[in-house]
Amino acid sequence: AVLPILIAPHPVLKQVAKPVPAVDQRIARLMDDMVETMYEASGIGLAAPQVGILDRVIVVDVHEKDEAPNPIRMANPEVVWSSPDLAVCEEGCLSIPEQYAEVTRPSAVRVRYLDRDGQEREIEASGMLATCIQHEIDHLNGVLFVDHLSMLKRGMIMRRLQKQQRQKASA
Ligand SMILES: O=C(O)C[C@@H](Cc1ccccc1)C(=O)SCC(=O)c1ccccc1
Ligand SMILES: [Zn+2]
Repeated sequence: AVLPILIAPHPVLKQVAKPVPAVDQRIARLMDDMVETMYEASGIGLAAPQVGILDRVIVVDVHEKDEAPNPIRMANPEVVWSSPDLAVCEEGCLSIPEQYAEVTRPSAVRVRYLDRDGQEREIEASGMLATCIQHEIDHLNGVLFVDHLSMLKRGMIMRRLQKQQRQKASA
């Protein structure tokens, strides 16, 4: 099912999500609903707190337009290594719609997680996949991409978002 995505500012988006004890039927179903919700919202990632669920679950899919969809479902993802060199990437967020800003993050990461079958996996990611996974894990810790920006830029973006949401509400 497509789930409603919370829009910032929202208290749930600032909370720390809890590890899942096991990938049971409920978590597998949540993963599938999050993949469906991500595609419907034309996103490349989604974290459970964005749909109001404080479990440590994320989904990502950074496939190119001409490639087949390739969703990765992760429970309890953790970065076990991140590269010393950094990369700057323009980021957006489905909870901060139509606002974009450059964020600097390690250019590559190794991530350990439980997959949809509850198997422990470890992958190394670089490029957009590394950026996206770090952005999603931030969500599990109550951190939004604007929290990496200066107070000035964060304020500008959040004021623009509030204005845009007011206009939508009155439209
Ligand atoms: O809010 C989210 O987690 C989804 C977010 C993931 C993300 C986008 C860009 C960099 C890091 C993480 C989005 O999918 S925003 C919408 C989008 O598809 C997009 C926005 C900017 C660049 C690339 C894609
Ligand atoms: Zn986001």
